[in-house]
Amino acid sequence: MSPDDLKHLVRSVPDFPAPGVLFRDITTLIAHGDGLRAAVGHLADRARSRGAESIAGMEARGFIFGAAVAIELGVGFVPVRKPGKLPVATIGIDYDLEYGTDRLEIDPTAIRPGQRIAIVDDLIATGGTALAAAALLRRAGATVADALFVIDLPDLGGAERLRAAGLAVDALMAFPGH
Ligand SMILES: O=P(O)(O)OC[C@H]1O[C@H](OP(=O)(O)OP(=O)(O)O)[C@H](O)[C@@H]1O
Ligand SMILES: Nc1ncnc2[nH]cnc12
Repeated sequence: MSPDDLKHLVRSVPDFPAPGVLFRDITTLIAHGDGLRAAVGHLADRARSRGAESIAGMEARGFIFGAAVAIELGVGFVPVRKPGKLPVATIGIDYDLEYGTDRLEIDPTAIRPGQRIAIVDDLIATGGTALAAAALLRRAGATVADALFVIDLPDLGGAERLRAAGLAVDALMAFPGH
């Protein structure tokens, strides 16, 4: 399936999780076997061409695509977790969301110094999550040059913010006007 076909598998839900937010829901895409496989395949092609040596994915929706891409490439996966989930000493960072604030944590020992890690997530909106993840991974010694998404909401400016932070950004589809 082409990225254009995949776009039809994304469900749009108004006023979730807060009034005024148009939620782009991947539940319908990942329930579709061919759709899920195609989305992972397109992301993996792009990660491979960027020379990714490891994949980092953000809890929770980033785990679905990130881990699948890592398996496809035969590389490891770094879980970027919500707070209090990892059983070891972590490094963490607070960040703003389209609809609130949150915190991310990683186990810095999951990363080799200089390792080229690509970030994979389902969606980029303001870019706060991906910027926070990139900052954390870089603090742990990774080289973070690439961020790959299924969905870009360009009007929220996240991809531009990431590019300004030195990341190459790619997404399978965009919803202008979000
Ligand atoms: O570009 P941003 O404005 O930072 O928004 C994008 C992030 O928001 C969503 O995750 P959310 O924090 O809702 O968590 P979830 O995956 O657990 O649903 C989405 O999966 C991205 O990680
Ligand atoms: N509009 C949106 N739809 C789905 N996930 C999101 N994460 C942040 N903004 C979102």
